[in-house]
Amino acid sequence: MLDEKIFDSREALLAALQEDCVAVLDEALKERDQASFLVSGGSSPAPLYQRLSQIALDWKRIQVALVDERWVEPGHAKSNETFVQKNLLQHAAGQAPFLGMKNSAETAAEGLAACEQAYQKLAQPFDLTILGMGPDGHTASLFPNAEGLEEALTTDSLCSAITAHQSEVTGEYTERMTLSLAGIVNSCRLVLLITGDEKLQALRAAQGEGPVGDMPIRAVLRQNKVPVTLYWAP
Ligand SMILES: O=C1O[C@H](COP(=O)(O)O)[C@@H](O)[C@H](O)[C@H]1O
Repeated sequence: MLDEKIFDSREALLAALQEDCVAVLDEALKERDQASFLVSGGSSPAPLYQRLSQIALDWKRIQVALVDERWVEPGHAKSNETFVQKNLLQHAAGQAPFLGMKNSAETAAEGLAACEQAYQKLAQPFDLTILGMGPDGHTASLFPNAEGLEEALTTDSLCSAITAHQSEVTGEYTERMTLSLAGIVNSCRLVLLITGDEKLQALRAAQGEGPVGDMPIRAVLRQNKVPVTLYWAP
């Protein structure tokens, strides 16, 4: 179930996606006291978050929470929490209550129970979830053939601990916390935000046949519980 919104430019994509996010969150606030907005890290969503941060929504009633996190302290250069604080939780959106994933536990596996308990308290189903995708077909922190992937794809819990294989190129952090597949599809709306030809080609490959373990985005594309909207620009 993939509805595709293809744009000529990133500017056009951002304008449309900003408008759609505002409409979804506004509508959610009309229906209940608290809305929930689940956000990914990475680099792609920074301009979207910067734009949204300036919009006069009733942010005090919008719970912002992470889709995934590296098991690093807030303030670390690779922390998604810090990325969201710097790009989204500023200006008008600075009033939004925020829930991160990193806690004081030594490892993501040890921190899982506390993270799950905190996420269960968010307004559910989540009103809007922004997903990204890497060229390897990972989404959230569901990395190809990662330790913990099978559990993350099959558990009923919202969160899962993952050990991604360390990238020799980037020296990426291996310990991560992520929404599980059940957590991702526990959303009213799923947005998949990707840019560039390399990622579009990866998405087309993911839409073909093949194991979910090789390209975990397939688990999101193949489920039929929640519609997914692709926003893509070169
Ligand atoms: O590692 C991550 O990567 C994905 C994709 O990031 P991008 O910079 O290529 O858009 C992101 O969605 C995820 O939250 C992040 O932890």
